[in-house]
Amino acid sequence: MLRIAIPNKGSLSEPATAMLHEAGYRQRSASKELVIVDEQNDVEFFYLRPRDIAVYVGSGRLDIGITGRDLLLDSAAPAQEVLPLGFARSTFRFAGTPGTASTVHDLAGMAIATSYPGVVAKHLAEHGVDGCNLVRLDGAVETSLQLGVAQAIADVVETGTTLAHLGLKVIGDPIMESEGIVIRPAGAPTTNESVTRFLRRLESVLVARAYVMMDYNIRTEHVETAVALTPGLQSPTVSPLHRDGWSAVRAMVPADQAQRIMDALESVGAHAILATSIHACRI
Ligand SMILES: Nc1ncnc2c1ncn2[C@@H]1O[C@H](COP(=O)(O)OP(=O)(O)OP(=O)(O)O)[C@@H](O)[C@H]1O
Ligand SMILES: O=P(O)(O)OC[C@H]1O[C@H](OP(=O)(O)OP(=O)(O)O)[C@H](O)[C@@H]1O
Ligand SMILES: [Mg+2]
Repeated sequence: MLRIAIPNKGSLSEPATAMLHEAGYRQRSASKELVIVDEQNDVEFFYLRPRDIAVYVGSGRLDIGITGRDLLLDSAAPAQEVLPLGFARSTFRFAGTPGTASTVHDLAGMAIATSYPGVVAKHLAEHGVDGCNLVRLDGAVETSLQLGVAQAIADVVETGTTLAHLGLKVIGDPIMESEGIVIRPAGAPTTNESVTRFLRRLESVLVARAYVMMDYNIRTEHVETAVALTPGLQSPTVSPLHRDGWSAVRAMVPADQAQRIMDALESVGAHAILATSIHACRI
């Protein structure tokens, strides 16, 4: 039975559970359920603290985990990213009160508060910045400046709202970009059949979310111009309409381009243009 770690709290938890549900896996019905078995799919799910997941997977006790890229790096656990999932996207950045510093090099010798000391220490070492004192805090790291325990912070920034509320400014370039990811133990074989099936299901959810199915009718002499706008993944399906001289075209298009493509299709003479969401797929 495949053993999979899922975040039980925080920004990763709800989107990870939603994605697994969409991929056809049973998920827990109450937040107090810490372990559940999905008999039909031969999978056991362990709901763990996001920060602990890389540790369990790195130890080889669990086959697969969903966590954040920043948490994986911070843990330094022997686990590897195998699939990016596109949710819980964030950047990880230095920040401080205006005038504190403008580049990472200006931070040398300062006290820096963070919940991710592993990520920060690695970044400072890579940039040759010495003498920093990393103050490890669990959360609400931004407040540490006002309370005087640090001169700068390194924290997750998504919309920037938290920094703006406190009048803080980012310092230097982003330390890293993060999102939810699937991890496996480092060096785990890539040929495990149940792991491959799990990953295929999640990849299919990503494709189903990223594309819509587009259908339209067009005069046959304009088909070549139209299919150039909707080339599909392999090739569009073109079938004759009952009405002479007309064709029906069907192709997958990126969901975020759908309206732009519909405008372009209309301008080359397409009619009855429909965009339909994809419930599930295997590409
Ligand atoms: N505001 C946010 N937007 C997007 N992703 C975030 C945000 N805050 C944290 N994350 C991501 O969530 C993961 C950390 O999860 P964790 O549960 O430890 O913290 P959290 O989501 O901030 O929850 P909490 O602070 O309530 O415990 C990291 O991958 C981090 O990049
Ligand atoms: O750029 P923003 O959109 O404002 O998001 C970033 C904030 O979100 C997270 O905090 P969270 O609410 O999880 O609280 P925490 O600091 O206790 O983790 C993170 O630690 C930042 O503080
Ligand atoms: Mg948080």
